[in-house]
Amino acid sequence: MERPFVFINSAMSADGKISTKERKQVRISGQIDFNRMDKLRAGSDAVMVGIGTVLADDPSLTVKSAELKEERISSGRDENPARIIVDSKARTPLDADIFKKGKGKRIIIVSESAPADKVDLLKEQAIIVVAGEENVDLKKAMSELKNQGIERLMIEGGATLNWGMISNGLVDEFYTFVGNLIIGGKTAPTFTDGEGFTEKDIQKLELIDAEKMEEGVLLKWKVLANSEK
Ligand SMILES: NC(=O)C1=CN([C@@H]2O[C@H](COP(=O)(O)OP(=O)(O)OC[C@H]3O[C@@H](n4cnc5c(N)ncnc54)[C@H](OP(=O)(O)O)[C@@H]3O)[C@@H](O)[C@H]2O)C=CC1
Ligand SMILES: Nc1nc(O)c(N)c(N[C@@H]2O[C@H](COP(=O)(O)O)[C@@H](O)[C@H]2O)n1
Repeated sequence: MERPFVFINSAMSADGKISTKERKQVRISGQIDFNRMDKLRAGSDAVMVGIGTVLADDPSLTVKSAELKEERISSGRDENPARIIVDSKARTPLDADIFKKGKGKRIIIVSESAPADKVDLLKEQAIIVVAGEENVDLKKAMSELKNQGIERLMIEGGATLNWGMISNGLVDEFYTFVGNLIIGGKTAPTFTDGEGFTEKDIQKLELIDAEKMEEGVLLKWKVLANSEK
């Protein structure tokens, strides 16, 4: 199957949580890491999140640096990468910040089970991709994004989407900023939630780089394919 190069970027606490039990956005990293994240966005064709993150954080997913936006425009690209939401039931609010802020393409990936009237309303603001029957079929979705010219895809969470992408073998690399805090809580989201692997299927990684940054550490991982394990 042909798909884009896919990487996840995330910030987690020292105990692996990406948010608190209230599931609201929490500041884990500092400005240096946010600037690094902005560069990753600017260098991507698209940035993708799950509907859970849209409902919890309402991110805009825009490129923040004027210089980086200018660079994109002068190389013939939109100011922002395409912004994509994985949303089986078309629950994306019509007034989400993704629609209100910044220029560029928006793509909502829904399943066949999404209510047609809500899909019609979303069509006024976004390109709709249908992949899967009940829930979004991420493999089909990746192939469709590749067909739409997306070569480099950045995933910005959350926990359930990260699991869906990794467990389906759809991630090449991921970068985690590990911050100097403990969040705790068995219901607080971790970097990958979902069902979890059994021992025989555990996903193996290769450490590409580890760099001390601000009060934490930035880890870069390659996700090993079956043939490399
Ligand atoms: N620190 C960080 O770097 C970040 C932290 N976060 C935090 O993460 C939390 C949100 O994570 P979470 O609640 O897990 O939500 P996600 O953003 O991971 O969205 C999950 C939802 O995506 C939809 N979905 C559709 N198809 C699939 C599929 N095949 N696989 C997986 N998901 C699918 C499902 O909803 P449906 O069935 O309706 O389609 C699912 O519930 C928030 O607390 C947020 O603050 C988020 C991003 C970054
Ligand atoms: N890199 C990083 N560090 C943190 O400390 C964070 N809390 C996050 N969260 C992510 O940033 C998104 C915000 O995007 P916008 O500024 O609205 O464009 C948010 O949704 C999380 O994905 N990231």
